[in-house]
Amino acid sequence: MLDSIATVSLGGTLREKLEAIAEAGFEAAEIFENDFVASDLSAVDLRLLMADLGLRNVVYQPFRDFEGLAGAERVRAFDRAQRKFDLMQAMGTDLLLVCSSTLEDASGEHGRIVADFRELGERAADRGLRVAYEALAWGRHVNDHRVVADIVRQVALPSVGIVLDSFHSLSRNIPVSSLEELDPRSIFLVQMADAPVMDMDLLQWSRHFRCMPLQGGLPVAEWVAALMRIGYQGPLSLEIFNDRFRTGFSKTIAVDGRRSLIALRDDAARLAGAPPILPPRSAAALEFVEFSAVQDDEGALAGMLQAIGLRKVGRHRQRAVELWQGAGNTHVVINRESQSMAGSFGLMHGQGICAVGVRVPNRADAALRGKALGMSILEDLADDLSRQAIPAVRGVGGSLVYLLDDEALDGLWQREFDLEAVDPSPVTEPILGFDHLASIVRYDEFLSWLLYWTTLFDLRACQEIDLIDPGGVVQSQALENHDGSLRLTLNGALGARTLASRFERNFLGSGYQHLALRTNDIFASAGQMKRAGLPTLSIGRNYYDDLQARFGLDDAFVARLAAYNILYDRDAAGGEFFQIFSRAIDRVFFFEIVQRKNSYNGYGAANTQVRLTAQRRAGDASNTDWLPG
Ligand SMILES: O=C(O)c1ccc(O)c(O)c1
Ligand SMILES: [Mg+2]
Repeated sequence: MLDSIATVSLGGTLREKLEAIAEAGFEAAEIFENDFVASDLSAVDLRLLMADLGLRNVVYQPFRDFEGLAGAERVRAFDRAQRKFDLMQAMGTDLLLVCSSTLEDASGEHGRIVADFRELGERAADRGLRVAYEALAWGRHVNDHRVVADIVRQVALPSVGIVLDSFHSLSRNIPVSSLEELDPRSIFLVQMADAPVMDMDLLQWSRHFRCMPLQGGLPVAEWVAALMRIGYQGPLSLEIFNDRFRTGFSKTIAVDGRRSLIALRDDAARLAGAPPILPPRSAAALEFVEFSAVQDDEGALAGMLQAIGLRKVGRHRQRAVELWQGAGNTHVVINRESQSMAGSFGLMHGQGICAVGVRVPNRADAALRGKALGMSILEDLADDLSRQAIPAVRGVGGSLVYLLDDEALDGLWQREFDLEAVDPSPVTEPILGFDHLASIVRYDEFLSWLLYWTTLFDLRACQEIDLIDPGGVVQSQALENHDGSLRLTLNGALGARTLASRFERNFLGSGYQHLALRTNDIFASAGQMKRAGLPTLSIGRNYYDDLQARFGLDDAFVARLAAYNILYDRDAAGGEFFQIFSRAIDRVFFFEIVQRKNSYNGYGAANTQVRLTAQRRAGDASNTDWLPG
């Protein structure tokens, strides 16, 4: 299958789009008519440019409202087609995509449509060209690829074929198995798009919400697997209409497109029982979190960890790096080494998480998969943490994701850190481990990071939700592995006044905004934080009154929650969730302490507006010293 992308999928001028497409490693592109019409490149310029960039022009598209016309209108439609044939020959493509008519007065009679395509096909063949018919999901009469296949079969010309578009078929729930009835030689082009599962008008859904395969919720891998089973070998071409992709950087979007196609072909090969292309997604668990604290003169971070219930357990043998630990193997590294990656990160962003370590079954395989997906892999970072080579993937905000397997982890802390020098007694505080890591990402990079995490690791993307901040709406999505040992949230806001946007400005870009640690006793944790003098985010009385009304809680319990500023949630199955938020260090980074009871698996979304409003009142992340708030 040839990796291709339609120019409509990217922002920029036609030249910029094609350059980004070539640089990302695509072999081919579809030329979308509006991009060509708006360009000042002639058809011959375009052919030379694409040849220069090593790109094949697989199709000129779309040719609209062609079939089912009569009289003068029909003659005009054929005239239009002749003009496009001239253009196609000059620009160097032999295929014209004809999408099904949306005209009110076009006939839907199959006999007439077959006759139209037979005539068009003959005219195309005379010039060595081909045409392919695509069913738009909102086509006036033809909106199903099975109907297109039927018509193409009846036309019975080698110059007339089918365009399949995963969006049009999957948005209308047409069974994937219907592909297995198709003759692969009749399929001239396969267009790929995913989309979030929504209940909305098909045209609006298609024109604004399509996304790259594996960024949405349609069964795109099953779709491609079916094509593999029937032996389709033609172009697999991304055709993504998405408002955000048009505003994003075309190079980033093109790289995402390639990543998505490679991962998709690999997933599909596995489903089809063909040899996989990549090592599998790694099962991953969060092993440690590393903070850059080069500017932490007052030790605010260490003080906070201490108050939460972690203990300093080791000092690095050579460097200004500390190891902190909670009960349940929670490792937190505080790095104050200025001549290091953490040092550079801290100069740029201030205090914050500069790296995370995840445990994977095989670090070489994980790195290989990342590399094949076009990720930036730092191969042998014998850096601050370890003298042993540990591969790392560059992640959000320039931070690193270390890939650690059992071999890399074996004796890592003992070897690199002096564990006796500090406090050898076991940590007994109620902190059990990491719960989740919350990242803030630029709004137009939201889907890029979603794709990054879900193509590298074995993570499930939960339903995307909207969070209400007093400064605007925040898009939020959780990614989690099967046992909850790696949980991440992505949050992105369009407006400038949300906590998320303020973080992004203060931090100079995307990054991790808070770390949630899990306790087995929220009241014990709350008591300890209070005794240690750690200020927590203050929650108003109205919240507790509402909580009591909603859940029918008893007075004493609610009073206890309120006394410690604990937020509470309960799910339909009786699972319970407790949350406490710290104030933010440097008004940027904060901690959350959570307790999950009875298999509660959410993130307290119902409490988020209350939390974000409290943070706004407290002035967290509104660092107005040097930037307008
Ligand atoms: O939205 C459209 O008009 C449109 C045009 C061409 C396509 O291939 C398509 O899938 C949609
Ligand atoms: Mg299409």
